[in-house]
Amino acid sequence: MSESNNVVHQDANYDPDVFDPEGDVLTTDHLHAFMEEGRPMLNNYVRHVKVGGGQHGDVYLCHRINSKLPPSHPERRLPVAMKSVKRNNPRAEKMKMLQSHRMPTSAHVSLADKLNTTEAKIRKEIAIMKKLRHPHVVRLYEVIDDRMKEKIYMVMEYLGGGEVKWRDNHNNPVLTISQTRRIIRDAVLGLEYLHHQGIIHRDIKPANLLWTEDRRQVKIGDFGVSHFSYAQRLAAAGGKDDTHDANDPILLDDSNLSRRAGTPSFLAPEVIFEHTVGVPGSISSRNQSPSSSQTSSTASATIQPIPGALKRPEITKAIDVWALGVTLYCLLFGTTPFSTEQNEFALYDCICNDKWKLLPTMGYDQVPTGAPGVDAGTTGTSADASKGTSTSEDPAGIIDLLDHFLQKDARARITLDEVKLSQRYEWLLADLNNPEYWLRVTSPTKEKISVSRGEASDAMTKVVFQWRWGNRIARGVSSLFKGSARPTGAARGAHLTPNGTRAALGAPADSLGRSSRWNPRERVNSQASSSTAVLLGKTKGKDKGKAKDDSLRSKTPVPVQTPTPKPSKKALKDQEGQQQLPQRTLNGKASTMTSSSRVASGSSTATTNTNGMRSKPWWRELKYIITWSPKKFAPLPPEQEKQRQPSPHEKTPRHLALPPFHQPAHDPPSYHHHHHHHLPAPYTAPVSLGNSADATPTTLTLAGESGEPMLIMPPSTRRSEEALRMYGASSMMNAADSDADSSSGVGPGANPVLTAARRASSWGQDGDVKEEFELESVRSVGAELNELVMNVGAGGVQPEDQRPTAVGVVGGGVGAFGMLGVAGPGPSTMQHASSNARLTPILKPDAPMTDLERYGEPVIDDSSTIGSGRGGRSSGSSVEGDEGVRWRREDDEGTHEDERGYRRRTDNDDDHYHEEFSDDGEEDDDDDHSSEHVVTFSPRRRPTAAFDSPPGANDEVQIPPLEFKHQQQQAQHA
Ligand SMILES: Nc1ncnc2c1ncn2[C@@H]1O[C@H](COP(=O)(O)OP(=O)(O)OP(=O)(O)O)[C@@H](O)[C@H]1O
Repeated sequence: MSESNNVVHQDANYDPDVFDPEGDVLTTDHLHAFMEEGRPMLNNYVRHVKVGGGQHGDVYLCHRINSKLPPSHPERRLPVAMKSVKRNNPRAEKMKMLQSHRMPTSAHVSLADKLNTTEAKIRKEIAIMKKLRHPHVVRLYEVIDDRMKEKIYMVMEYLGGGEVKWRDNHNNPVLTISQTRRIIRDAVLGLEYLHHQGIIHRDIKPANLLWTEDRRQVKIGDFGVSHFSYAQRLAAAGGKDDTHDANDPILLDDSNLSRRAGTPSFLAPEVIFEHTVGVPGSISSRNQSPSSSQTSSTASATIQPIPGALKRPEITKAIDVWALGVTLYCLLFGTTPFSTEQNEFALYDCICNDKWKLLPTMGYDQVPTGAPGVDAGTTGTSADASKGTSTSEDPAGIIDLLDHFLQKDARARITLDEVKLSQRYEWLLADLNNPEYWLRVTSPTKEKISVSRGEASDAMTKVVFQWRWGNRIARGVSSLFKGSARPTGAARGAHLTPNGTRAALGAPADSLGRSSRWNPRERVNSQASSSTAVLLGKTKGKDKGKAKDDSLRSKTPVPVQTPTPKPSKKALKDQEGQQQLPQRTLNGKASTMTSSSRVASGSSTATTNTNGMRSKPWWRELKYIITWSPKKFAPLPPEQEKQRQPSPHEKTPRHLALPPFHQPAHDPPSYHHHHHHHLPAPYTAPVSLGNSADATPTTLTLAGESGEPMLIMPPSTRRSEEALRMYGASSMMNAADSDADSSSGVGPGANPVLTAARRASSWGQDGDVKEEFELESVRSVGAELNELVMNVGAGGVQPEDQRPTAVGVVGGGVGAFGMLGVAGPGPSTMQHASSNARLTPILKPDAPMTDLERYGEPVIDDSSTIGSGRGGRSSGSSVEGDEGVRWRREDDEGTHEDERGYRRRTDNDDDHYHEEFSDDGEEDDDDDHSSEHVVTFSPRRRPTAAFDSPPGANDEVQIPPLEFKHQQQQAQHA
């Protein structure tokens, strides 16, 4: 095991960023397949274990061998995923032949028809993936397309963490809310990029979100049914045609957009529009028997829609947003929002007509949602959660966001811009150290870079009022809302419960028939009274009548010891931003840069901006109160000082100036990989504050919940800035970015470029290096830190009895310093380490578990892909396995030969299957992939020593240089 760990470690040491080749996707037109040391080798790729199988091909973990590097070089072998797809699927051909007998044949075969062949589909997938390069989108490196071979190979970035698993076999969620947030945030970024490229993914679902090996990031994969729209691309690029897409017939074929593709549970209502009650000619069974509308779904197959009776809504990128909403629901609740025991048609009925169900608790952390019928205070964990000890999540905010994702009318649905930029949905960014900065660097367009959250709210306001379909309903809703607060708590839950009132394809209505879409006017009102704040969903059910701020505070361990003014992280960051963005206000709140608010920047902290949106006062943002013993604060530059609005809470105005953006006055301790810093106890640290190098170091003391000392981190933020400096001059991710930097204010005239992974890590600017650093620091002050803490991350959850109790990492940095909370054990401590804990796959057991123990019975659900025959589904069929794959496992150690002639070995050490070839390098695939695939478990993608070496061999396989290999082969052939 230790031996294998070494090798694993070697592999794990590969910095994924290292393999981030510049330039276009490589296309290779020759394929050499041979065996090397008992392993198949395809060109310069050694093939290892199979990590997935789809309808059209299998995905293997491979190592790309760079034979120019010495065997010991860490970059010599880089993990990649290789998907092999048969050019022509004999089964599909047979089907086509059959069809051609039935259908009138034409000399002209439509492009759509051609695209129906497997090869055409893979070509489209390739054409789409070739365009993509983003940290949250699976990257295509190379296409091996040898006309003489029967397969096409796609070499992709390897995502070793596997698919996002979201439920156990009892349909309980397995991800915490904070993990969910990160997953969704990554997906939002990836999706935003796709849409900006003109691509509709069409199959967003948890199974198509893949974890990186360390489970720090999630990337969107599987573009098998994706669609490229040149029009959308043009629109996103502001009318500029900066690509040659116009020449690519594969990409430009629009005909298959009208085809239903995706995964049933994740289909947007507009895709299955004909199931909507009220649509003339609707095939919804409820049309036929309105009395039993909640349940019945029979006879639907016989009813045909009347073509053209009511125009089918346009299929747009909003279908991906819907699917992401369904995904969010899945992660939160462990089940799909619309479900039925019955057939697919019944499911479509639900999607089109039912309100999504609010369940009593959400997340693995079981945060009460305030749904009716649940006494949130009585269940154990729920009670804990609601005490605010284990989580500071704001359920109302999440529910509100979800509700806007799941708007049945695509035009009323929230947009990704709104999701990212609206202050209303701060939940999504809640754990980021510097949301403003994050927004800036993750924006895919120049235009968006200069858009502030305030401006986006304006845009959102417009969107709401431009909603024409059902305008009357909207007006009615507005008038209903006027002067009345929305139900809170349980009542709110009731609002979210399915009920008899439905507007056909309109905004979901609550029990009073009121739309759940919000009216910006109410937002204005919200400042006036706390009860109106409830209307905005800002208040948790538990804290009815209290404003969000209060409820938030009640959930966070804030020992308010002193009202001594101190700068919030936002204040700090704003000032930091001030170095680059002189137009920003300096009032210590999240800056809102609408043109009007800039003019009216006299508004003070914790008041409202011109959108009528309430800004959180900076001091409410802090999770811990800091007690300062400042010796000296460097003054702000005079012009900034003039602009600066003193906080109403400031008795004696004090200023804190940060070192200039690019020249930290205080040389931070190295925060390069794997450097650990041990801070001297007791809990104080000199921190240099001020904008000049000679600023006097200030001693900070942090206080914990009950006055216990908190640990201060040495300056550890600014990592992205650091990265920007390091990577600033390299190429841009896309053309739109290339001239973006000057306005974004990032970098001293340098392009704000990071390597793909660094550029837009949704973990914020302190993404990947700080964690160990922090955890080590905890050790240094003697806090108990066990494996569990290290292991709890975005990727999973701990067994209940093993949850760490000792340490909580406060996911914050306060300007120039991060901080770490160390609280004593007991009920008030955090249940799980926050996002900054080191993220490793947590399903790694100490003792081997059986698959049944670990995963339970294979989950049967309807999450397999339809369209293009993927996932082995056909319309109306009964559900199949999660991926269209059934599990099979031999328990005994030993070698088995399967029906495809593979020898398989099971190993007690891990639950991986070992696949070897019994003959030559090419696998002898059955063309029918849907029949049965051998298991691939989620954590099995982790390469292990056993995979890395052929059976019997212990150590590293020495791969001779490729050229040499080819010579050998040629010699043999001769
Ligand atoms: N880059 C990758 N890294 C690691 N695993 C991957 C990668 N790409 C795909 N996989 C795994 O292989 C499985 C099949 O891949 P993919 O979804 O691309 O194939 P498909 O033929 O489109 O499958 P489906 O029928 O499920 O749509 C995925 O579910 C995933 O678990």
